[in-house]
Amino acid sequence: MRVIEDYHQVLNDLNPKGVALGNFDGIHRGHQSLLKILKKECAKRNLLPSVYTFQNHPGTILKSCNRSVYPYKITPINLKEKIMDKLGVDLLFLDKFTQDLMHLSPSEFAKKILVDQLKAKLIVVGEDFRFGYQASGDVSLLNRLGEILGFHVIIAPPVLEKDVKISSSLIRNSIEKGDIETANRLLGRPFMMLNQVEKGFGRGKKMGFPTANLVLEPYQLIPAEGVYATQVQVDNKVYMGATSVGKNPTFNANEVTIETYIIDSNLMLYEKSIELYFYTKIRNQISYDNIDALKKQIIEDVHSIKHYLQNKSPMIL
Ligand SMILES: Cc1cc2nc3c(=O)[nH]c(=O)nc-3n(C[C@H](O)[C@H](O)[C@H](O)COP(=O)(O)O)c2cc1C
Ligand SMILES: Nc1ncnc2c1ncn2[C@@H]1O[C@H](COP(=O)(O)OP(=O)(O)OP(=O)(O)O)[C@@H](O)[C@H]1O
Repeated sequence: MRVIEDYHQVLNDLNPKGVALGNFDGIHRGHQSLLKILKKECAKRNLLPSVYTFQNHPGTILKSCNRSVYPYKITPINLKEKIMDKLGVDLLFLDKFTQDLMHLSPSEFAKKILVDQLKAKLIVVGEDFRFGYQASGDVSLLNRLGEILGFHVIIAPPVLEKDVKISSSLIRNSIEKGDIETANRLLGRPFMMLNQVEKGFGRGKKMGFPTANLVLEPYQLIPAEGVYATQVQVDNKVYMGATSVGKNPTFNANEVTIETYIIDSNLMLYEKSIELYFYTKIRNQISYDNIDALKKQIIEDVHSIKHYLQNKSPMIL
């Protein structure tokens, strides 16, 4: 898959494209179904299956920049690239959402971005897709613009779960509550993180449970504080993990860290990237009076996580 961040990189690319439009945070079952339609229709028409999305969330440019406008990301860019690639997308255009772009009317967006830059012959979107200045364009306008500008529009039917449309915001809420089972059902795969490992304080090692501490991306979504059963992929191998998300209250730390004890193994992971797949939250964080009590609890955690994961076949990307 080719990833581009600047339209100059496609200016000389005359390949006609089929383009899916949207934010695609999480790449959940709704997004996956839309991308499947994109691939199938592109194959029929001999078009390059492509996705147009933004590298920065539109909320970064809009004035009222609060959490609901600028949500934390289920899939930061590096993870989005990996998943899109696995799903068979050929070209991923990570455009910058700027003041200039924000002020394009729907017809200017269709002409300048979709036709002139991307050479789009097919557009695939969901039925509630909006585009152009102040989200003033909808799918019926997109259809009319397609007739004038020479592209076909396909509306992907909504994917529902118990009569509710699957959406990134529903998944974000579940992860923030620690309800990983619901998030995973809506995602169609385990909620995952792909991050580098950094050095912690070395306390885990002293306790006999060394942990891989993640370097978090800005605005990366973090699950509710607690202890989770996870699987870890490093160098194409899969391990069971006991992951702690929280402020390590026993040690009065004040920053949330995500750290994983990779069960029954002893790996050197500093500066490597690991993939962490979340399955279930087993308990809340507890502030212990002494380290022995915490150690005893972690031994129990490892035991129950092994039991929980024993029949889970790895769902690794
Ligand atoms: C499975 C697991 C469960 C944990 N549970 C708690 C907990 O309940 N309370 C707590 O204060 N720290 C908990 N921790 C975090 C430890 O305090 C942390 O791993 C230790 O401080 C090591 O930090 P370091 O990697 O920065 O050295 C847990 C860690 C693991 C691996
Ligand atoms: N459940 C779904 N079924 C089918 N298509 C969907 C579904 N959810 C989103 N889409 C479509 O996928 C594309 C990307 O979706 P986008 O990420 O912009 O919205 P979303 O998933 O509804 O997220 P949010 O909850 O943040 O609004 C859009 O064209 C959108 O209409």
